[in-house]
Amino acid sequence: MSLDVQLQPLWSNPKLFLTGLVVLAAIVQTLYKKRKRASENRAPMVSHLIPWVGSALEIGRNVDAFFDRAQRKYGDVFAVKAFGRNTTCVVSPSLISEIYRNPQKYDFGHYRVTLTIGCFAIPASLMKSDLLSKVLRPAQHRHLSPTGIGPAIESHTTAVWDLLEKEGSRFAGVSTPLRDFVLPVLYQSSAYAFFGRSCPVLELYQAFNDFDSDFHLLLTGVPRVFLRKYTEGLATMNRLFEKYFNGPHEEASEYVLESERVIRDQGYDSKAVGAYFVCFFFALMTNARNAGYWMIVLNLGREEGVQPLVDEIDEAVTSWKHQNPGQKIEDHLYEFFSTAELPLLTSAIQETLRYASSAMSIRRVTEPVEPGGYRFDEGDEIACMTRSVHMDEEIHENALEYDPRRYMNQKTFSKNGKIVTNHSMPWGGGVSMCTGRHFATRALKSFMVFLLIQYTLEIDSKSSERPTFVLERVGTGVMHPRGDLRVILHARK
Ligand code: HEM
Repeated sequence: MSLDVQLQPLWSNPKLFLTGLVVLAAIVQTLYKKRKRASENRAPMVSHLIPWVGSALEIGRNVDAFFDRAQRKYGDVFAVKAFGRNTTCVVSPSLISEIYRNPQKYDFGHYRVTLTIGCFAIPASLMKSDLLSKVLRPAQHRHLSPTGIGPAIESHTTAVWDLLEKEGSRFAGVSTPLRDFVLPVLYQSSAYAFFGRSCPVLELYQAFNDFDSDFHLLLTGVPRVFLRKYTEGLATMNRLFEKYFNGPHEEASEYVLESERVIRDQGYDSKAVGAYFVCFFFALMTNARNAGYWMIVLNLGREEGVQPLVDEIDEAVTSWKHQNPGQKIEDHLYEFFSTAELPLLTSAIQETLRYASSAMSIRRVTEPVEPGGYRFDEGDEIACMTRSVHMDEEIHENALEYDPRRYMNQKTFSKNGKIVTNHSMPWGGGVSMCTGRHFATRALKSFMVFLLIQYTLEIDSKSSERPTFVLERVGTGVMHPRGDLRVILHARK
């Protein structure tokens, strides 16, 4: 082909012109189809009036009502805009279960690494290494499993009893904000259980609270420069944990000592070990202590108060004393607590977690999928909203009501005539399910048992103050309380 021909305009050659037109039309059609496909079949966005703010204000006003309305209007999959961020939410138990069961298609590993590196100061090389996935995580699962958790629970048990005795006598007889009494006891006993008595719990307390109070803002994408409490809290916790690992700490749990050895063997120093455990410390503390707090508030708020729980525990004590004549419970705390039959308390713990938790499991799609008939492409994010299942009236009758006997009276739950096995998911699920759940349930149990053995507890009738959920933290675990409840404790004879 000569250079002359190439330079002639296309329309001077009708055949070439027609071919060009056909090719162009094909390209335009392909692009159009691609674009149409991209917007077609996507999960619907919940309508909102203010562009960037989206549904944030409505969620803040009443999160449960918002998700209930959205599910009725849009179905089991919908996108929500809040403060410029779009989150695609899945709210049905069957779809959530499908997502949890398919970690290859719905990946969590990527999010775990990004989140941990983004929020804590763990070296990226450690977070991305095989050491984490092949050694440290399996060790965590082993030590926190029902068979591995015994030693940590045993030290927790003793610490709870001692702290309740000490703190309770400080507050006995006077009107006390429940938070001042409950949160430090649950916090300190959990810290001692894993890190031993040389853990600088009191110095860490404020730093942890500061970090914790900003954490949800960090997750919503607020830049660190605006989160002074988070930044300073993290820096203090890192410094204190580095010092702790530089000093004597032989009485730490086997889980902590083994993980420390493994990390150091790879050449990491106390700073890196400390940063690794700041992350664990956060998981250990952020949910369980608030669950203990709500457990008391929600039971005291009922007409019968905590009396049914007291009766059940007293009966267990009487039965134990009958079987162990001349022995004192104080000398056999762990043995008593691990053998006592307490079905009401067990149900009340589960109900507290159903009622007061709002866990959101994030997954990243790795290949095109269509959960609920909607299209998701590689890289899309999905959030499994477990609270919507907890608050589903069809699954949980009178879902908005706290009923401590719910799981005692009802063993199976269903929807549309089908049994729902994942009716309660306070621990999330699948590959990211809370590793600390066995410790947490036992710790809550021993706390309530020993509290109600040692004290009577009543609401201060002179105070009308009542706590509410901090709704801005929705999706981050057990709700934090705003406001408080004043109580009066008396030592039991
Ligand atoms: C009532 C108390 C607790 C609740 C409701 C709770 C809930 C959760 C939830 C919802 C997740 C994320 C699940 C997901 O993304 O699907 C999680 C993760 C985790 N929790 Fe808990 N948790 C509690 C107590 C604890 C305690 C006491 C510990 C430590 C002993 C702990 C250790 C962890 C760890 C290490 C993870 C990360 C798991 C992973 O990355 O795979 N949690 N927890």
